[in-house]
Amino acid sequence: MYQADDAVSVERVSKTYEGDQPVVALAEVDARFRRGTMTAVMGPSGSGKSTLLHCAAGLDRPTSGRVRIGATDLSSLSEKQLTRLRRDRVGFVFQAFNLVGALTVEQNIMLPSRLSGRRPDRAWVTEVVERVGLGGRLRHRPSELSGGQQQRVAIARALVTRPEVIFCDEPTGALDTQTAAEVLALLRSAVDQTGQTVIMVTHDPVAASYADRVVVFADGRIVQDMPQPGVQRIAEQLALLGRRQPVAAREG
Ligand SMILES: Nc1ncnc2c1ncn2[C@@H]1O[C@H](COP(=O)(O)OP(=O)(O)OP(=O)(O)O)[C@@H](O)[C@H]1O
Repeated sequence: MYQADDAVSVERVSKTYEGDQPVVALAEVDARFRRGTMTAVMGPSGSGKSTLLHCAAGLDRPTSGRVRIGATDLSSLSEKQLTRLRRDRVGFVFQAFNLVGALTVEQNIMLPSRLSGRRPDRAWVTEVVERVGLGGRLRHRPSELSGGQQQRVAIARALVTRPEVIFCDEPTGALDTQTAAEVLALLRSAVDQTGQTVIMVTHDPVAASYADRVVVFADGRIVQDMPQPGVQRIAEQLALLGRRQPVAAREG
């Protein structure tokens, strides 16, 4: 059941990729993500993390079950309404940055506002640009920036429309340790200072330790749900999962 402090909720969500050999990527997953919290989603390769992120963000539709962003049931929306919801209420940060190469840093940051036809709040834009430390680079193009700077542009772009939820898929995957720490601190500040909700897929226990909660997937299900477990416990849980042999391998 939906509760008022849920930023995102998924109820009995399943996703099967059809084909010659159908793949059950998510099997009746239930999860709630409270407003103003940061959750790390972890688990072995192929366990369903990205599929969950895509379904929860309205980038893909589940085969069955219900996804809500706030009180909005995504299954009740047309494609057009879903596009608008993604633009207005959700932000995205991906490993590959996904910036538009032909646009300047400033134009990239302002793109979501331009697309939604809303006049950006100048004071807020200035604050976001300051927070990500890119004030001196607004006229540069993404190719003229380091990886960490490009990811900071992507985060500024995700913050500028003040989305309720920011979905991140391996946001630090392409970054060195120091730059990753800066990017994670920025995401953390979106939660602590602006009350936004962050849901982040990551393989990195250190990145996950910035979260308020870590959920671990295996075989399309949540197998662990840990409040602030710390790097050590996260690493231990992942190692335990890693040692589990796939069924086929055990039989063979
Ligand atoms: N478009 C697709 N068509 C068919 N199968 C898919 C498709 N996308 C994902 N899958 C399968 O669904 C399962 C879950 O994939 P998903 O990408 O969600 O896993 P993941 O946990 O994010 O993995 P990784 O950590 O490697 O990114 C995998 O078995 C994958 O092969």
